[in-house]
Amino acid sequence: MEFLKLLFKRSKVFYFSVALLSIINSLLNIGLLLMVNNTINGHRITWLHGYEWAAFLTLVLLSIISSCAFQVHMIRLTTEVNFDFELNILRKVKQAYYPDLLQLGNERIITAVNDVRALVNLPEVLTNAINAVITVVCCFAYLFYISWPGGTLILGLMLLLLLLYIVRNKHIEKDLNHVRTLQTHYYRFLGDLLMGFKEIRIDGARSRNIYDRFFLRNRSEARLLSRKANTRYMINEIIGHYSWYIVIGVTLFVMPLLVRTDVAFISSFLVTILYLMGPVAVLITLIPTYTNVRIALQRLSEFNNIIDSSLSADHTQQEHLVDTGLASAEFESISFRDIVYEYTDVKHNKTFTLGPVSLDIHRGEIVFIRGGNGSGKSTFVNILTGLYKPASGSIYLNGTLLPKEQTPVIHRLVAAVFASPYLFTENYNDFNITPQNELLQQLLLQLGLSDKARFEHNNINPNLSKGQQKRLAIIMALLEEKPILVLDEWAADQDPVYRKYFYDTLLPDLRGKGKTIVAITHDDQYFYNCNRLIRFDYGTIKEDTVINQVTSLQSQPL
Ligand SMILES: Nc1ncnc2c1ncn2[C@@H]1O[C@H](COP(=O)(O)OP(=O)(O)OP(=O)(O)O)[C@@H](O)[C@H]1O
Repeated sequence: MEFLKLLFKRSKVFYFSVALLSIINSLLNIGLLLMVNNTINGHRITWLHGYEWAAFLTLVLLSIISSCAFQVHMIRLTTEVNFDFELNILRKVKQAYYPDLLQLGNERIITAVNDVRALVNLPEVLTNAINAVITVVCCFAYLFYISWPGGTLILGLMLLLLLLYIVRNKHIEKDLNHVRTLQTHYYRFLGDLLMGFKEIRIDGARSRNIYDRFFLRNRSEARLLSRKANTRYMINEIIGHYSWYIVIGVTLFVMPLLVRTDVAFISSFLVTILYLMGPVAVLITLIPTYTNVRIALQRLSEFNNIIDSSLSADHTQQEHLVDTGLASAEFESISFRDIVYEYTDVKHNKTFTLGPVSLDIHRGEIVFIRGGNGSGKSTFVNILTGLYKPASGSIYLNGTLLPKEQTPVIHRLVAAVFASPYLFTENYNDFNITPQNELLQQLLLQLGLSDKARFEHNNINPNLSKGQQKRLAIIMALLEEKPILVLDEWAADQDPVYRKYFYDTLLPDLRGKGKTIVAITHDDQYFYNCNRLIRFDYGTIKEDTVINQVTSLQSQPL
């Protein structure tokens, strides 16, 4: 029903075209039934003056034309709706609040994208269903026209058989829903297999377990359920098929006892029932497809509800900010006051609280952050980069309070290289990656990647070692030309030469050019290079030490 509403929203002529198709097909069906039965019974339709064949041909032609036109209209409409659904999912995912996205999980997003695909069957389902329903309605109208007790008997019998079918179908729907949940888990395991391939390949137990206990169990359950559901469909179909013999038997043997006995009457009923067989079979075979479409729509609506509640929960990462001056002002300082962020692990009843954290970071400073594992460094970096929104506390930009809805301004100030950075396969930033870009060439040279990183056809897809990948990631972050650079254990994968180059040359150079650097690091032998050293412990700042005073800066861009 939701989808019909959606189709109507997209096409104002949708119901009109349904009505037109229905009228033409009704006329065709009634005309055909009258012609066949009157011919069998030796009556002529007097007002057609012997031109029954021409009337029949005209109705058939009109029906073909209207069905084709409706089908074309439906295909256009559903492809547009599919396009909207697909892009809507991607748009929402792109805007989602990072912690909500983590909770949602990749596999649910992939399932949602796949569910959209199930909607391609909709034009076929709708057109066939409309045609079949019209024929069924016309046939029963005709049966009631001949004899209402006879019509009631046949209708009652068929409704009873249909009820049986619907009850069975409900169970199948439940099984199919479960098959889809299994599919979601299957994608999660598949992700583990592909992303953790190396770890799985070198460990026999893990490799055996992921296959035996997860893939095999999951697929076996899916196989059993699919088999059960398909068998039930098949049995339903067979029951449906043989039900016609019951209906024909009742017409032949019960009807004469209860209603009328004349041959013309019984033959009219029989012809109409035979005429009903095709459309009813169509409706029955459409039920699985319809069920799939309905389940897909239901799951899409569930997915939309989850992601919409995330977007509306005041987390929206707005892209089009009202420029209050903060976004365009030159960066001077960012201050955090009593910032608190809390993770709640409902399943294990555990929480981790960061804060309250108060901290000022000024332009041209190199701030090193250190602390034990799990002390809250990365959580703070997620707040600094605007990925997490604090539960309480305030952020000030250049001394001015940053309103909550303006938090995404931070994205315009901060470029980051996370602990496991992702190198994109396309140049989504539209960076100038040609040899004419002097900054890029200079950075590639300084970081030893001139003859390593290849930029081909706008496609950044180098075959690099982990350390080299991180070097390329910092180059990409610098090409963003944002005033603050955040680095999460960047040097951890570098050899001693590049580590030294990073701390002793690159960071001071960047500072000299006005960059502000916030780096999580455990390399205490290079701590002398920072301006401030901050130590996190149990989610709070335990130490904030000035190591070097900030000297005057050149204000040239990087
Ligand atoms: N998504 C999450 N959900 C729940 N708890 C989390 C989540 N991410 C981190 N935590 C918890 O928050 C605490 C701080 O994690 P965080 O990643 O900030 O530590 P860290 O100081 O960066 O540690 P490391 O040096 O190991 O990277 C940890 O106890 C961690 O278990």
